[in-house]
Amino acid sequence: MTESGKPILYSYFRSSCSWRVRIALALKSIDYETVPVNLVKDGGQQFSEEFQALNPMKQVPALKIDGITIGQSLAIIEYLEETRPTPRLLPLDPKKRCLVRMISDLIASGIQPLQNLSVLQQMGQENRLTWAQKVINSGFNALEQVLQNTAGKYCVGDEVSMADLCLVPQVANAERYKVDLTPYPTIRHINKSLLALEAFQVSHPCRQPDTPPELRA
Ligand SMILES: O=C(O)/C=C\C(=O)CC(=O)CC(=O)O
Repeated sequence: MTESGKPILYSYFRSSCSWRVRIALALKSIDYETVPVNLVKDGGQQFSEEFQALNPMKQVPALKIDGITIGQSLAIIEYLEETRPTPRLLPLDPKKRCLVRMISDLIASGIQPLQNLSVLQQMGQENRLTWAQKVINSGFNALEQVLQNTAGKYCVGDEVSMADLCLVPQVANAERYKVDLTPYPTIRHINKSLLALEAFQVSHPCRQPDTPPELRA
């Protein structure tokens, strides 16, 4: 926490995992301070000794709150949910709750880590885009099928949930890597509805303290 008692979010504007947490903080109206960690500058500020002490995984996001420092976006979101339950991001019904976690894991474990910067950096420059498209398409094929059964207005029914916090940043990554979204009408529709919400807009990569001027909107 800062001296004023605000939580501190270690974040990078374009990190999809940081964006998930920024949406949760916005939805729950939690005031916080951002400490930007630039994942490319100086060879990656996440590798500094100072940051490693905060998050040994050398990844963003990390959140300092209530006297602890937490890494892993879904663990952070679940902590916020348990300590600041309004508005709810996990449905009360165990079956719906399980579907929310399933979709969140599908994205957070089954797609995003495969197209993470650290993975793409292992590929030759000429293979990066093809690889990112391949893993996102493979995941989105499954996700589209899942959502056809679970979605209402949003991923699971008509209430915004943790699954939606994972969906929107992953669609932004898909767009960044020029994935053709035509085969995924349900994903596109839900994404559009969510982007109309204030919490998804204020947390957007184009509006962060560390967003470079040319990417601001
Ligand atoms: O290229 C950069 O500017 C550096 C890192 C990112 O954007 C974040 C990722 O690639 C991971 C992700 O959000 O999936």
